[in-house]
Amino acid sequence: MNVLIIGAGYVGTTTGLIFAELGHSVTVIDVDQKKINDLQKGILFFYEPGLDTLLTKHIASGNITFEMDHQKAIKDNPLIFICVGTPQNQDGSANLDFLREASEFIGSNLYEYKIIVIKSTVPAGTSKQVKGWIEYTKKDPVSFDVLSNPEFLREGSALHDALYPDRIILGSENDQATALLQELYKGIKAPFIVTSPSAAELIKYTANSFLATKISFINEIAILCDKLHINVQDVAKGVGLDIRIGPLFLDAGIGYGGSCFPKDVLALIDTAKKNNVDLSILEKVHAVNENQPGYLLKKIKTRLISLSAKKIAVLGLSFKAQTDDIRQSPSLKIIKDLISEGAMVEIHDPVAKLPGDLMDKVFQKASAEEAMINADAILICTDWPHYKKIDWPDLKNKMKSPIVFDGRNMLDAAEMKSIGYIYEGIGCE
Ligand SMILES: NC(=O)C1=CN([C@@H]2O[C@H](COP(=O)(O)OP(=O)(O)OC[C@H]3O[C@@H](n4cnc5c(N)ncnc54)[C@H](O)[C@@H]3O)[C@@H](O)[C@H]2O)C=CC1
Ligand SMILES: O=C(O)[C@H]1O[C@H](OP(=O)(O)OP(=O)(O)OC[C@H]2O[C@@H](n3ccc(=O)[nH]c3=O)[C@H](O)[C@@H]2O)[C@H](O)[C@@H](O)[C@@H]1O
Repeated sequence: MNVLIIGAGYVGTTTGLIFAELGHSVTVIDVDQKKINDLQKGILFFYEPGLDTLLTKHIASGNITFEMDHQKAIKDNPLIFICVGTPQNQDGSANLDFLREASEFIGSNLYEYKIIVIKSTVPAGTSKQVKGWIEYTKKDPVSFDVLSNPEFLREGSALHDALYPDRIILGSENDQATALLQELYKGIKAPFIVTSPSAAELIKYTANSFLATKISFINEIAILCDKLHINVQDVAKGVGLDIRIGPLFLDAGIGYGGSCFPKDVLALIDTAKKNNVDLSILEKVHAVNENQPGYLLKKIKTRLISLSAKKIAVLGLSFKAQTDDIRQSPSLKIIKDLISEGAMVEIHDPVAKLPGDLMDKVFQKASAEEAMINADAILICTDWPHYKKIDWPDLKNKMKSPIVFDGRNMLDAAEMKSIGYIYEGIGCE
């Protein structure tokens, strides 16, 4: 099948490569010339385990090409996936400017029937808006269908998630288009749920918001655990074994970040407000998450009294392990607060890089061990597995004071204490 992907970002590139792996002929376009140039050379602009190998493989197989000729790409492909970004507006609503631009471009180049599939995360009802934008810009009286096919992959395990999804959700009102999409995904074994486009759109936001709710919920329980001297991990394990609850997304820490949970929670709240519905639980989920990095900072200040001129080693910059994505990373919030309290911050991350506004204020070290030398305290912000393997007994003697604040509860508290560290996690002493 010939497929066009609009938007060579995280989702567009991964989706394109998955379709290439399934044997389809994929064209990917983007407005960003540099991204396309790099991708043509097999260079991925983000870190994602396994994706670079697939990129090399399918550039060689000819199953995927990256192009700048957008008009030709629309003309040549009957099936078009829109994967552009839908960032957050200042008021929390989803910004659909890129989506509108892409839709109008499709409309103004529509001369025969096409199926347009929205993969970007968009508020319920957006597929109707896309239909309107295309209808308004098209010059010929040709028909087209707009479907919704939200994406559920996670950064860091994108390849696995896209190849082995828990489900494929398709919002479609046209049986022929549905059959075509079923054929497209034929190689993937997963329940294929067909529903209305609006329901598909709402499923995506509800899923992300529910997962965010689990995290904020366990984070509040963790604060209670601190007061009661109970380990939140024991609580999460006992609770998660109930199959109605499940063990995942119950890791307490410094809060959720990334390019999706924070913006999607706010966008769903916005949709509800516009429909005079009060999503009070979700508002609290957001508020708890906003406070969570501050909770760790409070612990640090209680222990160190003053942060002025103290050297703090921050381990981890990305919003989670296995990615170099620092969008809305709780680590960044904490680093900025540490600096404003007068601390000297040295950081380490195996792949993520400091953003421009922090480059002259923070030192990025090549190894975690280097950042930790002479530190007054260590702060773990991202659960990179490597941090478990640090020679903690050896490093204890190289620090000014052996204090570890574990914002991801990734180290063994008892073991760290037996080595001689003062150790504090989140709900995990
Ligand atoms: N990043 C993730 O893990 C996931 C993201 N999503 C959703 O997928 C969508 C895309 O997310 P990302 O890939 O992370 O965004 P991104 O920002 O990495 O990529 C979007 C790409 O679209 C391009 N673009 C913008 N307007 C365009 C146009 N008119 N024509 C051609 N290209 C255009 C941009 O240059 C950019 O390269 C968002 O709605 C997001 O919420 C869904 C699931 C997972
Ligand atoms: O819409 C999206 O973009 C994606 O958003 C999330 O994926 P992602 O943001 O890549 O990462 P997650 O693994 O979900 O983690 C999100 C944040 O929650 C935090 N988290 C996760 C799990 C947990 O138990 N505790 C916790 O604090 C992570 O550290 C991270 O900061 C969803 O898991 C995907 O299904 C969805 O497709």
